[in-house]
Amino acid sequence: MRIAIAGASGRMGRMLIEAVTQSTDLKLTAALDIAGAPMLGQDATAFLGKLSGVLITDQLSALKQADCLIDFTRPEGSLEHLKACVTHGVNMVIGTTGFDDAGKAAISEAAKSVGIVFAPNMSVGVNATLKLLDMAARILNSGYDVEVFEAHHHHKVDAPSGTALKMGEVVADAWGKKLDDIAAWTRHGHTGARKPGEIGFSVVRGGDIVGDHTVYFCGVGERIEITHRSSSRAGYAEGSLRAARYLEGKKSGLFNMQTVLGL
Ligand SMILES: NC(=O)C1=CN([C@@H]2O[C@H](COP(=O)(O)OP(=O)(O)OC[C@H]3O[C@@H](n4cnc5c(N)ncnc54)[C@H](OP(=O)(O)O)[C@@H]3O)[C@@H](O)[C@H]2O)C=CC1
Ligand SMILES: O=C(O)C1=N[C@H](C(=O)O)C[C@H](O)C1
Repeated sequence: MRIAIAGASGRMGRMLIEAVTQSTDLKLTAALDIAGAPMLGQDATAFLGKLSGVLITDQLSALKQADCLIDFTRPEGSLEHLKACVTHGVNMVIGTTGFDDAGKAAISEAAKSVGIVFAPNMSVGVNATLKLLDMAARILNSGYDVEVFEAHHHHKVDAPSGTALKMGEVVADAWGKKLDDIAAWTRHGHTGARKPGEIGFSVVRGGDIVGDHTVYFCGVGERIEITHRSSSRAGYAEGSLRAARYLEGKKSGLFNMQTVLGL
């Protein structure tokens, strides 16, 4: 399968290029980056000490060379790439986080014309954790205060992380609620006592933390903590390649990683 990578010089872009290069069934055929990016015109695998013949470009027409685009950029970039994928009939794996409702609606609409896997976290471990959370939330559905904690590197621009939001949604769904109705996004000053049934969020940004997530179920006299920690971005890249393979031959449809992994 012919693969294009967007955000080719980003943290995930490079990890994905390395993973595609190491695979035997996928071929890197296009590498995109934003206009003005310093790496434009460079060979996409030069950072690995070898040449692929694929030059990093800001020309979205390069997508004609691909069957699937894997995109870890920013919402505005992913939405521009989405339009180009629809134009050229290219499937898409979207790992970017931080979309607003209009962005999510645009992805759903595009999935009528191309196949899309859209997930805030591509790692097998995180997706298994989401299943565990669903089970825990159904059992601990009263008398437990739920708090979602996440920590990431100092470059991260969106908060809470897409994964933390998904974790909150899984718990809210299990309780038959909408996350927006019960989330406590920030606390500062004289907040008053915690409201029963709310889901609190807290965020750390620092150094090179790849990605930690913990959901606390705090009862009286006990608490349960469900934690996932990433120590490398390799799991996100491997999951993305599984998603791209899942889309092979699909003409349309919106899928998540739970579906890709058969969870
Ligand atoms: N779903 C998952 O499993 C994971 C999701 N993510 C998400 O992926 C995204 C990228 O993360 P990360 O790789 O760390 O970020 P980086 O900032 O390292 O990389 C982003 C890349 O996208 C480029 N870019 C930025 N804006 C645009 C735009 N408007 N159009 C096209 N390209 C653009 C950047 O170029 P330049 O640097 O020149 O601005 C850079 O090459 C984030 O939203 C993050 O939350 C991250 C890890 C796992
Ligand atoms: O920006 C990151 O780095 C990550 N972003 C994703 C998110 O927002 O959940 C996934 C992972 O936690 C790393």
